[in-house]
Amino acid sequence: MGRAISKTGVVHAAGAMSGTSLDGVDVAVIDTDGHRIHGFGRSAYRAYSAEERAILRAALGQWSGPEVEAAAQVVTAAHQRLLSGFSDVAVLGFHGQTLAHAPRLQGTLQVGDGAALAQALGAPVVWDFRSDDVAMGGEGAPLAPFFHFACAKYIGAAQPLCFLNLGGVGNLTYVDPRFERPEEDGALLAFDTGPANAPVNDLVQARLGLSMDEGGKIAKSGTVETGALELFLAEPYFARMPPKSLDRNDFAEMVGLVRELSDADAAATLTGMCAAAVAEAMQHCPQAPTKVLVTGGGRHNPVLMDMLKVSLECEVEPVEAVGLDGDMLEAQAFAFLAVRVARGLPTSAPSTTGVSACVGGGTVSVPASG
Ligand SMILES: Nc1ncnc2c1ncn2[C@@H]1O[C@H](COP(=O)(O)OP(=O)(O)OP(=O)(O)O)[C@@H](O)[C@H]1O
Ligand SMILES: CC(=O)N[C@H]1[C@@H]2OC[C@@H](O2)[C@@H](O)[C@@H]1O[C@H](C)C(=O)O
Repeated sequence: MGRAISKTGVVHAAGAMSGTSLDGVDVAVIDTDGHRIHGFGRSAYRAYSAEERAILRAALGQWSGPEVEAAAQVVTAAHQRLLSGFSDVAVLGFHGQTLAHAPRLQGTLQVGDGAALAQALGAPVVWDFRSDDVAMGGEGAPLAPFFHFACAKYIGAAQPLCFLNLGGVGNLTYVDPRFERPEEDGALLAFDTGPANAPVNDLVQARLGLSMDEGGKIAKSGTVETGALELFLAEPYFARMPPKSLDRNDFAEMVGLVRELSDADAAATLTGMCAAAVAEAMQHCPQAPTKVLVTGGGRHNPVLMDMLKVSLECEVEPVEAVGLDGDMLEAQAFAFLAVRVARGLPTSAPSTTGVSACVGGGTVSVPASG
């Protein structure tokens, strides 16, 4: 049965995110009018099987062809299964899986078929969030910042603070909650900090067959090799002014810088690179933030969190310290953004993606009646 999306009032919305670490799909519900968060609802997670993950990995960095088609099918099917438990919501935000991201060259590619999901689930689906931003000269990423602004209001923040997402790639949002709306000049500054967990994951996968350095156990007994760290920080990306964004594998060659090191020293050095990139990023904040709230899988790594605490000149804590859920923040973000798109509100601004003017990217697919 076809369903229109109401244009006013608070609605239940679900968001689905399949991140760059290729671990699985997160779904989370929020109540929102597209401006403020009125509450958080249930959430769910579905891990990709080893076979599914291999299909996604094989398509990384590609823009078209059979590998991309196969990955798209895996993503659509995985989301259909998980989202079938959420089709009672007013709208579903479907990010899809980023396979390639080069906004100034080929563009940005998130695979998965939102129109097919809308039809299969009988619910409106908002998807393809990044293309319009890129078409208007933006980076197309990060897009969570407008949601981070709403989070800052939700937790009652009164002074500037930062949200730091440490997934495969890292991204930082500086929020000044003294502004009323996220699109106001000065309310937000956002950009990708550098590689976060992806290089460590790639290292331990290649050397030890592990998917991650769980709890930072390998890095903990190692030492950061300062020569490799200096070479890393000499990368031109760090001197570039924000907004700026990265593809997952833009720093894949970093694993080469630690080739000669022991497992422990290599893991420690790659973990140190993630923290050093964040410290560089903080230099761009217009004002010193009161705190950095960390979200994404990297906050589960105590070695990384300790490095951040040492190198940043402010309080560093996981988002749980203010009552948010760091495993679901990105899924919640795409639920929130879906409501904004459905209501014609912007989802990015010159200060968050470098787009030429505020834009509400996204395609709305409503299932055909019948
Ligand atoms: N207990 C843990 N110990 C160490 N690292 C962890 C732990 N849990 C998660 N991680 C790291 O966090 C990663 C997953 O983070 P997250 O789910 O935020 O990434 P993502 O959403 O896929 O990526 P992105 O935000 O770049 O799209 C894992 O691949 C791993 O490297
Ligand atoms: C192109 C793309 O998918 N980028 C992701 C990736 O993962 C983290 C970082 O790089 C961020 O820019 C973005 O994701 C988050 C959800 C965002 O858009 O805010």
